[in-house]
Amino acid sequence: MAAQEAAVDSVRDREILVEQDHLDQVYRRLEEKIHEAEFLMDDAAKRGQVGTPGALAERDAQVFRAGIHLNRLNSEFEDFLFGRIDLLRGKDGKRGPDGAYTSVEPAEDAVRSDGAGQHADIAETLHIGRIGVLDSDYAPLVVDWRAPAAAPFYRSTPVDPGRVVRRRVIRSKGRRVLGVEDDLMRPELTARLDGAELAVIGDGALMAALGQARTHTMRDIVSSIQAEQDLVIRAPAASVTEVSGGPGTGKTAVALHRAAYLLYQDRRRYAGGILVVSPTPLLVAYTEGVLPSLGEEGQVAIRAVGSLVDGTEATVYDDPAVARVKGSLRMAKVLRRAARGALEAGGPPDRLRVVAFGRRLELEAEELRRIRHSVLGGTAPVNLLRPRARRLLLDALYAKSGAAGRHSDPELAAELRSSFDADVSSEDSFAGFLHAWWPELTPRGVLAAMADERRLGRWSRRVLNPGEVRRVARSLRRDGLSVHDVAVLDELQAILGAAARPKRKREVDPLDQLTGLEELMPQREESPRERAERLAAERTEYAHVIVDEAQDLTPMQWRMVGRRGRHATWTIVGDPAQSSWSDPDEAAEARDEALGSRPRRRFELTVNYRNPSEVAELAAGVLALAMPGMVAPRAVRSTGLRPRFAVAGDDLERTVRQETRRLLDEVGGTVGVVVAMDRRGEAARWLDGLGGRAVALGSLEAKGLEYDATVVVSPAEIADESPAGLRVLYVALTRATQRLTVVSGRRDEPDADGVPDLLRGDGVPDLLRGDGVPDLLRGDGVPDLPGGDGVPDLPGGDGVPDLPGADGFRTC
Ligand SMILES: Nc1ncnc2c1ncn2[C@@H]1O[C@H](COP(=O)(O)OP(=O)(O)OP(=O)(O)O)[C@@H](O)[C@H]1O
Repeated sequence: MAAQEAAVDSVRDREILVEQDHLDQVYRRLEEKIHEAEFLMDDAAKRGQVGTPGALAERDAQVFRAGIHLNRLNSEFEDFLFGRIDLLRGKDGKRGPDGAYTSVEPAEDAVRSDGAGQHADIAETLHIGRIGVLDSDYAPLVVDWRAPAAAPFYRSTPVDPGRVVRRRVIRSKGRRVLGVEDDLMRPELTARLDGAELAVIGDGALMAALGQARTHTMRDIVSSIQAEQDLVIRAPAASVTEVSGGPGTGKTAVALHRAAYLLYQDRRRYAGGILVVSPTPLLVAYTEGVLPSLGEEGQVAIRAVGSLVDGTEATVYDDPAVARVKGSLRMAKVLRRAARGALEAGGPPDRLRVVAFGRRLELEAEELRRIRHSVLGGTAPVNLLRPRARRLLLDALYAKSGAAGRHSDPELAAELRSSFDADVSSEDSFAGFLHAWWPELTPRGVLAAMADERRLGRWSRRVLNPGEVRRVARSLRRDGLSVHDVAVLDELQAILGAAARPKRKREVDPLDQLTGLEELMPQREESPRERAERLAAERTEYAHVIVDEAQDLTPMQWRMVGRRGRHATWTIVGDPAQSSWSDPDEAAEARDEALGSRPRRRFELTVNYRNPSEVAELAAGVLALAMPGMVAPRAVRSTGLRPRFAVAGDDLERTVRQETRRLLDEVGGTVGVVVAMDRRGEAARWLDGLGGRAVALGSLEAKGLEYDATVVVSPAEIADESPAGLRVLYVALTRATQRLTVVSGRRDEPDADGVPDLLRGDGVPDLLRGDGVPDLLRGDGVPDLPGGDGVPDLPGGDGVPDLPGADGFRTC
């Protein structure tokens, strides 16, 4: 046995050496290229001294290209080279520009059969890495993972191997190869490479990747992208690519890799920027390292939905009943009225008096009201109507002046009129009146005006009921914006129209002006990150919009995101089973409006890479309650560790602390403690002194995140928190990559084994995905929650009963 192991080890060592040789060769070539780039920069600097416009233009373009090149080469890629495929000869023998065979299928005579079985020779070996590197003869030393030639690395399966015989994942750190893991795609074949039989090491890279301890940042999955995921990542940039899939199926990972792929495919087209909309700042922080690790930074902005409007960073959540109003389309109607009504919120003057052509002229309240009414008749933005209001005021005053009929000659009449206008406009009393009567409105100003309950009641007549008015007005009186307020602000911005803002000046190098390249050239001292931040701040629209956790966008948020992608292509990933929004039909309507009639391409991901089957099974029981008939994704691995149940009795803090400590001892990475939103603050204190590996978070903040182990505290509290509470509980239960502990509080009614009522799961469904699953992302037919959550489904309008006291979360 020992001899056998030693033999395996020596084969492994030999194979590691083979890859080490290749990596050394790649680094030698990279060093040459870095020298080349540095030489180019140096040379370009010298050209700058020549001073003719032509030489300057050439200098600038050269510095630009060489700078980008150097930046990429100098980036510290932890595992720069990560894959290899050994392939049979291609069908038609044709090779592409990178020297690789282009055919996906093997040549007919690539495999020989005899009495001893099937045999073949490896005709081509390709190494796959984060960027492509050619040797000095332009042969590929490394193929960029996004290049067509790299696709078989991800697509090949034993069922449909194409030309791939062996697929190898190479693990390296810096310049050292640490290990290799192989998958055989044609196990029936005896293949030879340079006369020797092809070695096979390890039992697959995917399981190794999934078993690794988690940190507080997401890793890229570039070395183990699975075939169904690869199809999404490389899908042609159709107008709208929709991806649905349950928890842990890799939707977020796939969306980020797709951003990198699109940039690689068509950098010019996506120079307009890619926006990734994420539900929470925690998920932004968790995912923002992925694109830089793929060599992409400058063009992609990842923003939380509460930070989409410049200058806002909202993290506060409204009470569910308030959020439900602020997120719904009814709000758009209220805001249109509020924007117009706010013109009068400051108590505008009810009389205009001026002196013109030596006469006192006056407009009374009724005349002013009529003018305002006629100006507001259209749908144009309120701030942009001010010049029209001014003109109508002057018209009315002119009519009163008696000067109108003085000249029959049109030229003289026009002259008289313009001198009248100049006369009136130069009067301080007129300018002061206009300022008070038609003030320049800001979104925040209108929002502040809506905090007055009586006013809001007027503006929302027949749209919101009195209880809704009271709660929304009250929510607007606190300090700071809520996540839902941000979409409201954005809507107001669109209704009001941009107030004239001084343009931000950028310092321009006089040489750039000379060459006309100032738009092309980054500021020399600007880092890629600074550039990305500057572009994101300046940009209002994007070339591609990626929406993560799309099921959670409210109708108002869809309108906000839609404004940023009016001419964009889209990638939308989500799972209605995890939706915390209570009215999926209304959200679907708003989404359709944002996307317009663009053609759509739909994909579904079916395998859960995050949760072990023991955790997935427990969560599936809650899914059955939340959305009967919905099938959970198939978990790809099992740990043999069933979830643990602990009963807290009266001392929740002590039990949670104890269980967290236990999990910290059991896993090497992170532990997430998920509580009802109401308990966020106290839960953070419970973990004092346990170190940075353990974090507490509210149920809504758990979206998209994952931990080695999780403690889910009081399922009943989480489920009772909002109309979508069971779906939120489903999210909480699907965050663990290894171990899950459920702590029951008083409301959970645990049985003798400590299993809370909600998780006893009589209806645990079949974990395997069946056919006929409805299109998840469309959200069609998503059933409403079963009753019993105490929050009735309210239509808008007068006479609608008030909501029962929602003892849901308030965090402000
Ligand atoms: N092909 C893969 N190779 C290795 N790890 C993978 C692969 N696909 C997904 N994973 C891992 O599975 C986990 C879940 O991925 P991700 O967060 O993208 O899923 P999700 O579908 O967005 O989940 P949720 O809906 O719960 O937010 C992550 O740790 C991710 O790195």
